[in-house]
Amino acid sequence: MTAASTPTMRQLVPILFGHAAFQQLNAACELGLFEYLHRAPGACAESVAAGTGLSMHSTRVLLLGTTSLGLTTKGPDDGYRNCAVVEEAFREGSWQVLRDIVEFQARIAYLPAMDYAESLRTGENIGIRHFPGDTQDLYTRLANTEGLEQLFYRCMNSWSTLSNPVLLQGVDYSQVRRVLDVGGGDAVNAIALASAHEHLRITVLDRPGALEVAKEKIARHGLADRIDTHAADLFDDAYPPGHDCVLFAHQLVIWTPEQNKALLGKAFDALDDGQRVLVFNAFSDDDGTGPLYAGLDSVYFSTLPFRGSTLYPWRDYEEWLRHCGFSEINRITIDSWTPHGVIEAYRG
Ligand SMILES: C[S@@+](CC[C@H](N)C(=O)[O-])C[C@H]1O[C@@H](n2cnc3c(N)ncnc32)[C@H](O)[C@@H]1O
Repeated sequence: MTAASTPTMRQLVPILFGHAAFQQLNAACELGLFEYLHRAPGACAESVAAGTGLSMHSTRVLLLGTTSLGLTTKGPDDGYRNCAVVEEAFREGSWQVLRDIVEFQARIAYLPAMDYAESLRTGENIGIRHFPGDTQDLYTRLANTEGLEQLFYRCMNSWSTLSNPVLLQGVDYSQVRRVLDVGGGDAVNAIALASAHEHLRITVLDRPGALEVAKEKIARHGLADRIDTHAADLFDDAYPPGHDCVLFAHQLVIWTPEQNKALLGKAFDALDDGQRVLVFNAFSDDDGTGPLYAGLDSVYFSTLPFRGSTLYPWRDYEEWLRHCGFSEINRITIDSWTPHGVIEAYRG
């Protein structure tokens, strides 16, 4: 459906140098180029050098890279400007979200991506070797490196903030009272849901390390009376009772089909008839041809979170949900550049 046309040799260039394209973007972020050009649009190369503290040589190399990629433009007056998308992010206040996402790719996803072929060959998330520890999933290793948990949740928060409008606006919550947010992380979606839908109460279930970050954020948003936390293992421990909606946000992309069926089965058991499960994450197309976002993000999922993590197609979730006894299964999407969506399904 979304398969790219066969590339010419010229079109192979950004693929061949994909690592370099990313590093141009990353360096421009790290070195403050975009912030500088936002403050001083139309600055000449000499001013950019003074503004970023780089030598003229380095400035020219960086501006060549970012301009050839279209991240910056050079006008007839030799002045440089940010591209429209970057300026729009500054204008609408989402620049920090983009910065965090670039940092996530640079500091978490990038080195492990080198292990992609080996991960495919072995069926194991080989890239996890870049994070100390002897557990098999990324999340339990985060606490072993000073500052990594904070970095991960700051960046994960930005991924969710970027993609959760479909969860906030696409779902009808009028019949929902209490949401159980399984693997809710730093409560990014719980806080957004509670803010957007004032009648909702939410419980964030996660590991104790994640909940430390969550509690602090919930308090900062003044939502401690409507958002609870519950430390538990999402596979091994019982789900706390009294919820009429179970949410898996960016959760079922981590685990194998067998584990996902087990988790959806637990959700089914925790709900009464007529109550609902929500699955929110990025999806790949049913025909396995795209979208490009899913095809490329698969490198992260294959190398890092867990053995077998991936952006499954919509139809896989539907099959698991039917297998667990759910019915009235709906796909919910909104117009967005990321392939995020929600599947909702009802018990009974
Ligand atoms: C990809 S993050 C998603 C966080 C959040 N739902 C979001 O959308 O931003 C996955 C979350 O699942 C949690 N998690 C992973 N394995 C878990 C387990 N066995 N028990 C409880 N939580 C777990 C992690 O701590 C992490 O917060």
